[in-house]
Amino acid sequence: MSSDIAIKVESIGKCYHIYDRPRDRLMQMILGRKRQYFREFWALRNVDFEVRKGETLAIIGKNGSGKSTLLQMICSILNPTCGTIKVNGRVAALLELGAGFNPEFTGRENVYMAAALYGLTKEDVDQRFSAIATFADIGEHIEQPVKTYSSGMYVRLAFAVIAHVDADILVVDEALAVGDAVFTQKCMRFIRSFQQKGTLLFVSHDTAAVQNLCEKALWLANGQVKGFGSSKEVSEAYLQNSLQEVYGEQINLSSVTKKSSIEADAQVTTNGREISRGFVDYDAKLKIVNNLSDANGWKSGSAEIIDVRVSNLSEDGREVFEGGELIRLNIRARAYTDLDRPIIGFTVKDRLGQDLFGENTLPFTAYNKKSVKSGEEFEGSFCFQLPMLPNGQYALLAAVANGDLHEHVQHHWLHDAAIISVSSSKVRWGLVGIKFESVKLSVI
Ligand SMILES: Nc1ncnc2c1ncn2[C@@H]1O[C@H](COP(=O)(O)OP(=O)(O)OP(=O)(O)O)[C@@H](O)[C@H]1O
Repeated sequence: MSSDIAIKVESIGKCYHIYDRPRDRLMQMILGRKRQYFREFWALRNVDFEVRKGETLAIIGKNGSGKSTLLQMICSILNPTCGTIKVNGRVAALLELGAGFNPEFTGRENVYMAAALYGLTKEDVDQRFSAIATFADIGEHIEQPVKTYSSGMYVRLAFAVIAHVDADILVVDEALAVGDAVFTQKCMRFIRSFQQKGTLLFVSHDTAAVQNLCEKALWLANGQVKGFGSSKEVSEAYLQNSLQEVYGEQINLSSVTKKSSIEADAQVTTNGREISRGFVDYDAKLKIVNNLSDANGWKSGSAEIIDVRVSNLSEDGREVFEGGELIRLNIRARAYTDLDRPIIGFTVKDRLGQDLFGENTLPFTAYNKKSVKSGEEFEGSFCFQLPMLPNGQYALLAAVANGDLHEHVQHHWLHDAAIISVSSSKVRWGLVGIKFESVKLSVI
């Protein structure tokens, strides 16, 4: 295996034998050579992929799709039925199934045992123990048997261990969700700093987190690879598929796939001119360009977004705006069937797919319900103060749905209905900026 590959998975499969009745298992043991008493169930089949050193790969898929099975095989907890997995480096894992702590032993004893499994000597752990205990932050409980721990305390200790074993490859699944917000933030900080040097496998159902954290994604469905590639594209396809499953056969979401706009590597086309990312030939801060003709997404055929327009309140036709300026965003749609509770909404996302802000018409129409007939056009109009954003590109997701808060169908969903390019911004860190009245340094 080439030295820059961290994990190489080739044609792996995992087959379980399912016995319908307990006695079948016994019969199999006794008469197994003559007859088969079980059914085969392939939890994973024909899975192939590789992860380069330093890459971050998300593994997504619905419950039972094979994610844990795959991770357990990468961590050598399970053996594949067929195929091979090669791993280059020390793997540390925080899996839902637990860190393998012995419930009868104290937290301290378990730290020593778990770290030893990762190849650390007692002296190594002596040196790191106080850092591990500080990270876990479970106080005196570290001297208590692990069986007395809450699930959050258990995860805190497990994560503290894997954060201190000099792993080359970190595997983290939804177990993290058990921790409270403060601890999750601490883990995320660790994961982000780990990403600078190590390889990360991250399992999540949260597609925004996946896009935020991972460059690539592997989508498993019924134990097989349904998608592998950029986390943005794979998680968007997964999201569409998940919605389609919720909607069933009555609504058919077809893909709207155009050339990628926000991810276009070097160039952005605006009004026929080409401008390089990071340098634009105008002075203003935010340029918002309609991208409807190139937008990706899906539609059911019952309604369609036909226009996305941004203007300042004096409607002077500008495309370029200042952070903090009041603007109006109009999203116009056409119905192809009668819609009794139409909703129009938008979200602005950064290039990692992270939601920055957004709104929809639903809360504002609760006491003034509108309906539209097939063939009619309708429009959502949002007047708001533009935030200040760091330099870069942002996508405005526009969507039209029908229903209410609890039950609605997304009829047209465009990930990048408009592209916002920000240049010469003074925002240097954070996701959004605010206008400072004044900043001073005084010597008192
Ligand atoms: N020991 C086992 N015997 C039989 N079937 C099993 C066994 N372990 C897992 N499975 C089955 O394998 C499939 C994949 O399970 P797995 O736990 O890998 O899914 P998952 O994607 O991690 O699900 P989740 O998101 O719910 O954690 C499931 O259908 C599960 O029922």
